[in-house]
Amino acid sequence: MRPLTIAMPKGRIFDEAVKLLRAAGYRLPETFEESRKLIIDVPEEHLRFVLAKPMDVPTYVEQGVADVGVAGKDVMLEEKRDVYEMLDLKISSCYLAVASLPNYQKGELHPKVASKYPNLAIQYFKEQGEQVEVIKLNGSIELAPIMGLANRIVDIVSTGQTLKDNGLVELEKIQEITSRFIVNASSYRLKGKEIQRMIKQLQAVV
Ligand SMILES: Nc1ncnc2c1ncn2[C@@H]1O[C@H](COP(=O)(O)OP(=O)(O)OP(=O)(O)O)[C@@H](O)[C@H]1O
Ligand SMILES: O=P(O)(O)OC[C@H]1O[C@H](OP(=O)(O)OP(=O)(O)O)[C@H](O)[C@@H]1O
Repeated sequence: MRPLTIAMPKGRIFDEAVKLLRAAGYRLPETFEESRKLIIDVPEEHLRFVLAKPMDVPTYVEQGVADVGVAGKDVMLEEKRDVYEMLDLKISSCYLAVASLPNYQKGELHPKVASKYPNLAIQYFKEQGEQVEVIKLNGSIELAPIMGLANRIVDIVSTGQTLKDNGLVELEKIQEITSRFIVNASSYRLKGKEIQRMIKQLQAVV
């Protein structure tokens, strides 16, 4: 049988997720975190790791080219992929918030919000009864209000340092975020034993 394929986000979640898998009893090579390879096989554990952009992990899992994956709740809410969300791994904890310059006053004629999460932002403001134009950015979101691209942003806050260093203030908290263990529906049927074992072992250490 093919190894169990895990889609892992590159970047900050990766190290924490690897640490968790090790704590759960999976023996992963010492050089694991240093490689630039995008596919890493660990035959001893019958595992294959696929390193994708964080936002793309649910796509790999939904399409079944990866059996399981690790994705932030922010990504799950933005992408709305058809996957099973099986476990809160409680890593990479942060929250989504609306922020602006301190002098922001509600009620502008054409409200503009910059975000890496356009779907999520539109849905959030709709729920608040506000129609906004969302300007999709790919990073450095905090630049937008300073540069006058948008009056507000929807972005991740963790320590609050980035907001502070850029003179922005938090207006509303939207949602707490942690990383989730996600599973492809067919894989769950076909490789249920292996996947359930992984979930059980992870559950014991989260
Ligand atoms: N400052 C933070 N502190 C803790 N967790 C965070 C923080 N920023 C993002 N995260 C979580 O980590 C995930 C991955 O974030 P990361 O910054 O590594 O990737 P990214 O910036 O979205 O990706 P890329 O820039 O490669 O497209 C996010 O989806 C979120 O769940
Ligand atoms: O509250 P803090 O601890 O300062 O963390 C929040 C920052 O971290 C993330 O950015 P990231 O480092 O991923 O950079 P990006 O601008 O490329 O998204 C997020 O988009 C914030 O900018």
